[in-house]
Amino acid sequence: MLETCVNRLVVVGIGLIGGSLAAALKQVGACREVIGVARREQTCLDAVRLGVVDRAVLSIEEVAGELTAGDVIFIAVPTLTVEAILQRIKRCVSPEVTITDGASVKGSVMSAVAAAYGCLPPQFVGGHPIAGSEQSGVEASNPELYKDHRVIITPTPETGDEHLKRVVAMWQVVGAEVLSMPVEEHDEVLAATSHLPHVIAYSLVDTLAHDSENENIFRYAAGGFRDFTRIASSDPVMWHDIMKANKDSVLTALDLFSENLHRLRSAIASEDSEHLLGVFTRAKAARDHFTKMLTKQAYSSSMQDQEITYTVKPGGSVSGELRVPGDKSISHRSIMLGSLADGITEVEGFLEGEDALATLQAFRDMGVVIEGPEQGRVRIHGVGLKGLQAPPGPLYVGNSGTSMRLLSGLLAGQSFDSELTGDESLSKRPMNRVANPLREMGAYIETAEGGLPPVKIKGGARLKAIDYQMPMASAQVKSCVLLAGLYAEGETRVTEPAPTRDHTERMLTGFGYPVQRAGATASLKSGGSLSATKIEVPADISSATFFMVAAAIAPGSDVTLTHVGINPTRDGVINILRLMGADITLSNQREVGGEPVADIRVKYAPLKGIHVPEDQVPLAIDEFPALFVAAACAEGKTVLTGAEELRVKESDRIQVMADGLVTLGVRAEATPDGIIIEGGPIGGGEVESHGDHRIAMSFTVAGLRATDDIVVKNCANVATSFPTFIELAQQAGIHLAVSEA
Ligand SMILES: O=C(O)C1=C[C@@H](OP(=O)(O)O)[C@@H](O)[C@H](O)C1
Ligand SMILES: C=C(OP(=O)(O)O)C(=O)O
Repeated sequence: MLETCVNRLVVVGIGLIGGSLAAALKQVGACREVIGVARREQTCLDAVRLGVVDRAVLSIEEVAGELTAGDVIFIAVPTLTVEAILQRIKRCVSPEVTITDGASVKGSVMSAVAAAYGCLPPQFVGGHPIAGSEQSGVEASNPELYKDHRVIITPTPETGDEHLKRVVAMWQVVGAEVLSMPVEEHDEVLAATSHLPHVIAYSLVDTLAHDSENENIFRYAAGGFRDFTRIASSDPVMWHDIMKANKDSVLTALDLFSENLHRLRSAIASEDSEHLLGVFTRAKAARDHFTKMLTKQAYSSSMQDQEITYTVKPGGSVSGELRVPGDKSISHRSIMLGSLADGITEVEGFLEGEDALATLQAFRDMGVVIEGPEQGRVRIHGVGLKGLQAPPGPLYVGNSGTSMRLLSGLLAGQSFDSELTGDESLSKRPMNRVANPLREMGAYIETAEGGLPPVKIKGGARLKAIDYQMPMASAQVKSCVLLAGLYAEGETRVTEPAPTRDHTERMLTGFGYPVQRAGATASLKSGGSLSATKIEVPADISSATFFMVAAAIAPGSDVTLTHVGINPTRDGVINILRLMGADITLSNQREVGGEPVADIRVKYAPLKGIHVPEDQVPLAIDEFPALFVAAACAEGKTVLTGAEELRVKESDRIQVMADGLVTLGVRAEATPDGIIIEGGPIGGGEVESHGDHRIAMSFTVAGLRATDDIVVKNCANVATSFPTFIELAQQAGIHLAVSEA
């Protein structure tokens, strides 16, 4: 028997809500006695017969005298009856007894309490279990009803602490998650999420039922009608009461909905495909997001709640032909430039990872109609350089530095205000590197202290072109300034200290927007326009890297990665691995949509340590965590310098990799701008990825040469860049198991 959190429970109203709480508390043995109060004799008899309560009476007065501190009265009657019940409770129940309720509207209940008591007594705790169903009556009582459901409580400053604690404990013991909310907020949220859908469902069924052909309609109404109108079978009295009790909030929600429905009607009448597709694609994306959240699948903000651990059994080799997902950098840019273009841009091979999806969602939030993604296919209905609309709230870009930095440039040139926010990791990454040049261009841009996100941008600035010498080799900064340059008066020039990925320049050219290149300087003038195009996104060399390194370190391996982008500003990993002695051949080299691609075959060959040439660093910037694993498997010492940028990625990739390698028994020493790794045996152990996708995948690959299990913690973010990593790794031959908490 569980510890008793409620001495005696009195349920006033033994329907679905009251009966289920009574049955649940009885089932877990968390209370000494459960007493039911019902108006009808038959309900009392049924409740006892069904074992929902221990005994049942016809009025609260019959048991009031027995109740003392520790006892709880749960009022579970239709909302508008609550006041009458409270008047009676006030007359006969001691102030020590805890009183709570389950009504769906809290404002009217609090008014009823105040009317009955002349004040808000400490013993009353407003509550609302979000676990209704279309079923009603004592027979529908279900002891499991509240398991994994939410209960909102709405305490006020007057609420007594011990009463509050008792009510929270009571809900928790039956498996519910308890949230606290102010009364007004509760009523607004519920009006939109519960009360409005009920109005619509009742109205739809009533409308169709009045139709002269109703019989046929109901006979042929299959899944859609049934799913949509399930809640129209709910208790009419209860819902009548809710509509009256929450009138103002329901009307606000209903007005907004009516307005949108009216616009949709006009769009159907005028065959306005743009509007129809806009509403439908946005709604589908929102609903899919919501479904994923409910089933706890990764998707942007919900992702961080997941605790995913990889366990890699030692040994094995990799072989076969693999196609890794689309390039992340190119996928981001395809959405951005496709949105700014005139006409419809079709994308194939789009990376359906969290980062690129965050960019996609940001543009939907700014009014762009985007169909898909479906198996890598996306259709973007471009709005032109001046067609973006103010988003309804902050643009949340999750873990993605590329989204935040490139969008900053683009948003600086818009007429509306905007704000960019990100997850915990992104919120620690430097944004002054983009804010500073944008300010020089005349942008109004604010960051949090220390140049960290969120980034707030004021619309309507008149940007002027600058000639910017980048202090660091960063494609994100270069792209940000160039995108702002699309809106700046004059010619914007950016000079980089070393070559960085040039996808922005290539893709702008592909959209027919002239970009000049002279030595280390890229430049463009405003005043042009982008014309929609077709984009085929090659496989991401940064994702292919994990399998290239895997094959390079595991004896017996022979793997071919197909259709990989080998843009010369991204091919550092091939050059570095070759310098270390890796056996890499490229075949089938061709150009796809302005980007060079090839099939990359890697066969095992012993590696040796090298001093990584500094000119290769920006060309392999995201590949270093995996290259460090290659270095650990090489003979001799590998030294990396000039790579301080690695410290400001999703984690401090120098420190985090050094720590993990040391845990696995490898001699690795972090230096301010790089690392020194002495090749040698790799043991087993538990390493922390710090939520950094590339760290998680790198230590997974290390398992191929380990002598014991490697456990990698915190791997949910692998979905940001490589959503199919687990299956591909297993298919290739890595002994990877995944557990979720
Ligand atoms: O422009 C891009 O798409 C990227 C540029 C690089 O960042 P930096 O510009 O910070 O080096 C890289 O690390 C990131 O994964 C993607
Ligand atoms: C650094 C990376 O991405 P971003 O900066 O977009 O978060 C990465 O993918 O390794």
